[in-house]
Amino acid sequence: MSALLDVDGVTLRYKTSSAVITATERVGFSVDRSDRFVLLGPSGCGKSTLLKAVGGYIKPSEGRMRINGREITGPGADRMMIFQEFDQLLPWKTVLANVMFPLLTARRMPRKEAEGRARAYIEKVGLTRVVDAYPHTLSGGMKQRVAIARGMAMEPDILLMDEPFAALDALTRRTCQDELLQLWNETKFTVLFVTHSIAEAIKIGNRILLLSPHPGRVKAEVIDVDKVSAEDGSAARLEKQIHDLLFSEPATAH
Ligand SMILES: Nc1ncnc2c1ncn2[C@@H]1O[C@H](COP(=O)(O)OP(=O)(O)OP(=O)(O)O)[C@@H](O)[C@H]1O
Repeated sequence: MSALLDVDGVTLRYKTSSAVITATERVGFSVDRSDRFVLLGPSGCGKSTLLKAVGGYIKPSEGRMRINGREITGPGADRMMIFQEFDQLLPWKTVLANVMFPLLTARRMPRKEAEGRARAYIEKVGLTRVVDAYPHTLSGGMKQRVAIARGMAMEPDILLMDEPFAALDALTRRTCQDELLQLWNETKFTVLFVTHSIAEAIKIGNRILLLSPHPGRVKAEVIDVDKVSAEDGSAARLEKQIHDLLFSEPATAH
């Protein structure tokens, strides 16, 4: 079976008026259906840039990216992005209208069907009681849940999550991570998740790609993360191993 997402030898550059900045260099990985695939690396290693490229917003200078065997040439409803910022919702629309919006515009779904689907996903993230509220009345964690419901309601092939919980307090962050895993258990969606937290990568991912500091290159891939557990201390051991891999030379495969 071929991979859902295939990233092959991808170099991403930004051209500013004074310089060319290489964000990632010849990065390759592939994501299978139902993977919780994490891109992990220090600040500035190009994780967000990679995610935006998969989203179709940045074109590679070299290499290629394919989803379902098709070359990625621009954004599409098969890939939905969820960002860190709390202001990604439309402030003049209610929770329900925010979740319905891309269903009506990108999917061109009839209003009644869009509303039914939006309500179902709002319920999945536990926000039915605020369905008619406006974003400014919600907490940061609730806004992120709405953004997740909106992304999931589109039923994309892959959810692209860029540090979605990084701006939350520690307790809310943990709750949101648990809820995301709970949702995954229910629907087995595919997610490409960016973080610079090793603990979060281990908690969320079943596979983790380690990227070197700027410019980002693949250091190693950690597989079978699901087998580690907090109880027997294997999660703590893996955390230490990943830390050593990320911050030591030379790169070794795990
Ligand atoms: N719009 C831009 N123009 C020029 N350079 C950029 C732009 N966006 C990012 N960069 C540079 O590209 C490199 C990778 O940035 P990117 O945001 O992808 O890293 P990151 O790993 O996601 O970092 P963080 O965890 O801090 O968000 C950095 O050196 C950054 O300064």
